[in-house]
Amino acid sequence: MQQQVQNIEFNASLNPLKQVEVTTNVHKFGGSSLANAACILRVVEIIKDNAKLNDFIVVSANGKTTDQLFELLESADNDQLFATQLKQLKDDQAALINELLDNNQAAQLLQQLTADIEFINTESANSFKQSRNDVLAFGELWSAKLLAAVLSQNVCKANAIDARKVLILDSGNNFQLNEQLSKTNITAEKLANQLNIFTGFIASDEQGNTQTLGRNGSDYSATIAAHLLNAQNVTLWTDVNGVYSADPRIVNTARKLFRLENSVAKELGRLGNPVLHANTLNPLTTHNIHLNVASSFAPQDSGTEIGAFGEIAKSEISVTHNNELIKIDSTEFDVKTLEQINTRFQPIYQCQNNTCIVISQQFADLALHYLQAQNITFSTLKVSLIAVVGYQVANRGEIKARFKRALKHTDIAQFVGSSNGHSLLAFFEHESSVELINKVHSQVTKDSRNIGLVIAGLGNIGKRFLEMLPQQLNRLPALENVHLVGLATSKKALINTDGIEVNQALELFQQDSLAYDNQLLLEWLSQHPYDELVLVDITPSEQFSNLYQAFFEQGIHVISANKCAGSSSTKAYNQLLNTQQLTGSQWLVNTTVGAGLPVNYAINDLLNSGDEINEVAGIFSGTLSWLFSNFDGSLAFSQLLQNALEQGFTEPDPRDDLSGLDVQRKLLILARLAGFELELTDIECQNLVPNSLIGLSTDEFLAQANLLDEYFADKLHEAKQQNGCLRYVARFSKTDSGYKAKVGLEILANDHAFANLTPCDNIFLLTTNWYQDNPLIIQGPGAGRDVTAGGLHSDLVNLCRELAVKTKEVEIKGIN
Ligand SMILES: Nc1ncnc2c1ncn2[C@@H]1O[C@H](COP(=O)(O)OP(=O)(O)O)[C@@H](O)[C@H]1O
Ligand SMILES: N[C@@H](CC(=O)OP(=O)(O)O)C(=O)O
Repeated sequence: MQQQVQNIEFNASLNPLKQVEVTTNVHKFGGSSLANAACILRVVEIIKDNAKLNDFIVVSANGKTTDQLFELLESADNDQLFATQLKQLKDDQAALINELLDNNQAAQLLQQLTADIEFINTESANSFKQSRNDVLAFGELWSAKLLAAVLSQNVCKANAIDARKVLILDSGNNFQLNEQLSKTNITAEKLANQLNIFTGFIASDEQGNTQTLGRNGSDYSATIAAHLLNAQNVTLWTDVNGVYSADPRIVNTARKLFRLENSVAKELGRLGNPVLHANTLNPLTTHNIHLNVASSFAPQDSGTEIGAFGEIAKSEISVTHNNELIKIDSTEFDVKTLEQINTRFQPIYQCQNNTCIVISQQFADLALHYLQAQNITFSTLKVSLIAVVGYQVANRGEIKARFKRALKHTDIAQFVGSSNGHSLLAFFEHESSVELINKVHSQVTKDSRNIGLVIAGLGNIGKRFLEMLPQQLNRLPALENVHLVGLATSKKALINTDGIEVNQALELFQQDSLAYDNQLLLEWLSQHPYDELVLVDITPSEQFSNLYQAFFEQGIHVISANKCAGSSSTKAYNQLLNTQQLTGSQWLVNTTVGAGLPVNYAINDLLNSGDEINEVAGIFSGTLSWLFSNFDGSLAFSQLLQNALEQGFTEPDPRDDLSGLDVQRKLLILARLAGFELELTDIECQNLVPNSLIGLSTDEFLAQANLLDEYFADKLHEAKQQNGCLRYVARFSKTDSGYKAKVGLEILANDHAFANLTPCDNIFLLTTNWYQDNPLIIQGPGAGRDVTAGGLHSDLVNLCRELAVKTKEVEIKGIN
C-alpha cells in the first residue's frame, strides 16, 4: 500500500492499481509558483493533493531571487548599490521565513540566511571571481530549505537535498552528467518515507565546484532526477496552465496547446522559451516518462502533455521570441571551435558558411572568453528572434508564406529555417515589438485550432454520415481543422486522440472498438485534448441523450438527430439550455425535424430577425405521409402498411409511426424553438393504433394488422364523400390564452397544400407576423439516408464556421 503521510490524506486514485504503485513522481515548482508566502502555501496544497511519500519535489529559487543574485554579481563594483540590493535580498528572504514558519523553525533558517548573506558580502570584495555559481546557488538552496521546513511543520517529514551533492557534471567531458555517480548519489541522499525537496538549477563538477544548468535550468534538474529515479511522471508546475501558441503574457489570443510533440517542445526550449528549459527533454528519451506542464495557480486545469503524438498534435504551430541573444561573427571559426561552441553554448543558429553563430546572452561571457583563449578574432552584436515553431514547419510552404507576410515592412536582418526543420527564424538587430509578435502569431495561427469529432450511432444514417465524411473534410475549408477522434455505438466505442483515419473508420471500429459505459465515455471526453469537441448524436437513444447535460457542462458541442433531449420535460430541456449558454456549448438540432429541410433554421432566423411565430402546421412524418398519400382504397390499409414496411419506409415496428409520438415530439421541438414553453403531454395526440393492438409483440401486431382496416376504410370513405383526403397533420397555434397544439388524422380538401405531396415528403407551414396572409412553406423529403446525413453535415459545417471565429482572450490565474 502507498504510505499515508501523517496529518493529511493523500488523494486515493479511483484506479485501485494506482494505490499500490511504488513508482516515484517528480513535481517541479518554478520560481513563479513560489514567489510569495501565499504561493508557497498553494504549493503545499498541491503537494497534498498530488504527491505521495517518496516523491521528489524539485524547486527553483523563490520568485525573482535568481535575477536579484545576478544583479548583485553585476553591482559588486558599486558599493552603495550593492549594499541596497543585498539588504533587499535579505529582507525578502527573511520575510518569507517569518511569514511561513513558527519561531523555532524560523530562527534556524534566519541564522543560515545571515551566514549566507555574509558570505556574499565577503565575496563581493574580490568581485566574485571564484564564487559566482556559489552565489547563484543560494536561490535554490533557500527555497528548498524553506519548503522542506514548511512541509515538515504542517504536513509531513521533508528532506531538503542540495543537488550539488547529487548531480555531478564531468568537466573533462563538456560538463555532461556523470550518470552513474549521480545515480549512486541520489540513492544515498534521498530519505525514505519522506518528501524529498531537491534544489533545481544547480549541480557540481567532480572537483566539487558549483555549476549551474543555465537559466530556467530547474526543468532540466527535474527530468534528470526523474531519469535517475526511474520516475513515471514529471509535472512542471508553473504560473501558466500549459504551453501556449505564444507567450500568453503578451499575446492574449494565444491558444493552449493541449499536446506538444516532443521534438517541438525541444525546439521551443532550444530557442530559449522560458516555459521549458532547452535540455528538459533530453533525459526523457531513454525510458517512458510522462511530462506535463500545469499551473500551480489553477491545479485543476488540464495542462499540456508533452510526448510522442500523431498527426493532430504535429500540426500545431506556435510562436516564440527571445530578446536576449548575441550574434558572433568571425571568419576564423574552424571545425573544432564550432564543435566546442555547439556542445558548450548551445547555439540557436549557425550560418551555413560557418561565419556566424547566435547564442543566448547567458553564455556570452563564457563563449567570448573561450574564443579569446583560442585567439579568434570576432565581432558581436545583440540580436533578437521571433520564431515560428512546429513539427517540420520549415517545410510547410503556407506557414512560411504567412510568416513572411507578417514580416513585410519590418527591418528583418535574417530569415532562415532551423537545421532540424522544426522552426522558422527571423532575426532582428533590435528588440522585437509586442505588436510584431502578435501580428506574426495571428498570421501563422489564423485558423489553427483542433476540432475533435465524435460520432455516436452507426446505424443507417450514422454510416452514411461517416461515408460522406472523407469527401466533406477534403473539399470544405470550414472543416479543415476537424479530426474524427471517436466512434460509438450503444455498446462499443473507439476513441483515438491521435485521430481515426476517416477512410477506414468503420474497419478500425470493427477491429479496435472496446466495450464502454457512460462513465468511461464521460471520463474520456472530460479530458479531450482539443480546442473544441463536437459530438454528433445519430442514435435514437433516450439514455444517450441523458448525457447531454454532462456534455454541455464540459463545453462539448452537440449536433442531434436524436429527438429525445429536444422533446424531454420542460425542466430537463431548460436545464440543458441554461447549461449550454453558461458554458458556450452549441446545440444544433436541424435534423430532428424534417431531416435536412431547413425548418429549424427558418424558425430561428425569423425569431432572430424580429419576427414572431404564430402558427406551425404540417405533415412531419415521412412514413405517415407515404401511407396516406398512397391510401386510395385499392389496397387494405394493413396491406399498404406491409408494403411500406417491406420497402423500409416505416420503423421496424410500424406502431412507432402510427402512435403519433414521433410527430408529437417534432411538433414539441418546433414549438419550443418558436419560443413557447410546453410539455409533450400538452400536445393532444391521436394514436392510430387501437388499444387492442398496443400490448402485442411486433410479430403479433403485424399478424393482426387487418384489425386496422375497418377504421381506415371508414375514414377514407368519409373523406371521399367530402371530396377530400386523409392526412396525419401536426398543428400548433398561438391563441389569446396561450396556444393550441395537436397531432392527428384530418380530412383535407383535395387541393389543400398538405394534400399534394410526393409520397414521403414533409411540409411545414409557418404563419408569422411577416408571413401572415401567405404563410411560409417549406416542403421536401423529410426522411432518407442522404438528406438526413446531409443535414447533419450542414449542421457540422455551420457549427465549425461559428467556432472558427470564436476568439477567446487568454485568462490565466497567476499571470494576469
Ligand atoms: N508559449 C508559451 N506558453 C506558456 N508560457 C510561455 C510561453 N512563452 C513564454 N511563456 C512564459 O513563460 C512563463 C513561465 O516560465 P517561468 O516564468 O520561467 O516559469 P517558472 O517560474 O515556473 O519556471 C509564463 O508566465 C509565460 O509568460
Ligand atoms: N532560478 C533559476 C532556475 C529556474 O529554473 O528558474 P524557473 O524555474 O523559475 O524558471 C532561474 O531563474 O533561471
